[in-house]
Amino acid sequence: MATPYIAKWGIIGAGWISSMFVEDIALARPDVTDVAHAVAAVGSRDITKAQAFIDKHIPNGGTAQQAGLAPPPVACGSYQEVFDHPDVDIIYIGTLHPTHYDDAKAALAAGKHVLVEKPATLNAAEWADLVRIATEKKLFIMEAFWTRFQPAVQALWDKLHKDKVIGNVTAVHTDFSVPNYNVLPDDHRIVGLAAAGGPLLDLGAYTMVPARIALHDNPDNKGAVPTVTCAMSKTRMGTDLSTTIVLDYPNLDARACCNTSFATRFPHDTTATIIGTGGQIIIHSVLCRITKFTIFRFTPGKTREEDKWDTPEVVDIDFPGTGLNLEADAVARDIRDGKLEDPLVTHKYTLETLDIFDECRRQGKYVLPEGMEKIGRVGA
Ligand SMILES: NC(=O)C1=CN([C@@H]2O[C@H](COP(=O)(O)OP(=O)(O)OC[C@H]3O[C@@H](n4cnc5c(N)ncnc54)[C@H](OP(=O)(O)O)[C@@H]3O)[C@@H](O)[C@H]2O)C=CC1
Ligand SMILES: O=C1OC[C@@H](O)[C@H](O)[C@H]1O
Repeated sequence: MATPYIAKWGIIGAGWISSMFVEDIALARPDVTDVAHAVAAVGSRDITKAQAFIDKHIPNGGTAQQAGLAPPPVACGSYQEVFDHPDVDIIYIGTLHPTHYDDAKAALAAGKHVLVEKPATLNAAEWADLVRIATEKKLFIMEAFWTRFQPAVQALWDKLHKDKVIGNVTAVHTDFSVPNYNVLPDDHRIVGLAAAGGPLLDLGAYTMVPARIALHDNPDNKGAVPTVTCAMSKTRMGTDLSTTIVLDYPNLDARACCNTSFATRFPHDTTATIIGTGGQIIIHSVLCRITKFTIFRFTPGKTREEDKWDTPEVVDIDFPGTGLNLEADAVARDIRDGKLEDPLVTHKYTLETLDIFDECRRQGKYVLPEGMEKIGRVGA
């Protein structure tokens, strides 16, 4: 068997999502033979935390280390040590939203490729600057938007646009809400202003996935950006509490209504509805990890009221682990192939997401503390 390409990761921020990421890239998957993953270094502001993270989450390293193809992970007491580590090719940034821009910039300055957690940056201008730097330095950069790599998401695109199972899409309704407010402490990163909290920046991109697949990336949309209308309510900390993003696609005469809130829970078993001229699709899974949807076709010749919709088609495609390994595999292949951006989560994909967030924050008057955004200040 040919030797796999080995992605040599440096992890910064020994927190929750970093632990999910390393556990996923340590998971044995016999079907993946072309790439393997090594966690070369883990960096924390506290070296004992970095070592404890390794011991707990990746005692045997990533798949490449388990196969004896790379040395074991090392613990570092600063992020800069990870950026400078000679065995590291790509930095995974698992720090809080407000430092994504600075951390990514420092990684690029050290000549490393970058995979940065969502939201990639606090605003579109910061992201455009990172893309400029990466492009100049011929380095890869991508937002860690793992949902886009899930097989059911690709299947959804195929059903909608190749097979046209529900005809022309006319509307999308989505919800990703978690009752975090008054449950987590006010200064928690999820809700607090110091970490640019609130559901828009935390969950907003997920709520837009069905809209992006059904409308934005619909070939008939011809790449047009939607008009954005936002309704936002606030927490006592000044972050958003509930945000509804309405996206209108004039080329399709279609609208998406994407809701996210920390005041309530998303509806059980229906997280998104995609409505077309010939039927409807219901997505059942939480919108960050999409595995299951049902297609209901209208019966030709029957009215909506007469139609029993009794032949639904269920698409159910699960995958091992959380699924962060799917994005890690894609990144490894991209870097192996000399690409500077991923074909699914492109630089433009992230820029368009951040443009929408910026517009929502302007309309909702969600202003971040002075100095937090390193370039520009949205809504000020
Ligand atoms: N893709 C996905 O599904 C998910 C993505 N995320 C994204 O990942 C990022 C991190 O979220 P999460 O892992 O939940 O957060 P955590 O609080 O668990 O971890 C964040 C890490 O950031 C580092 N850090 C650096 N400066 C600070 C600071 N001043 N205060 C606190 N921590 C600091 C810490 O690492 P150390 O102490 O080791 O230096 C900490 O462990 C967020 O931007 C979030 O949007 C989060 C969850 C899921
Ligand atoms: O990205 C995320 O996905 C899962 C959520 O629970 C978490 O808050 C968020 O950061």
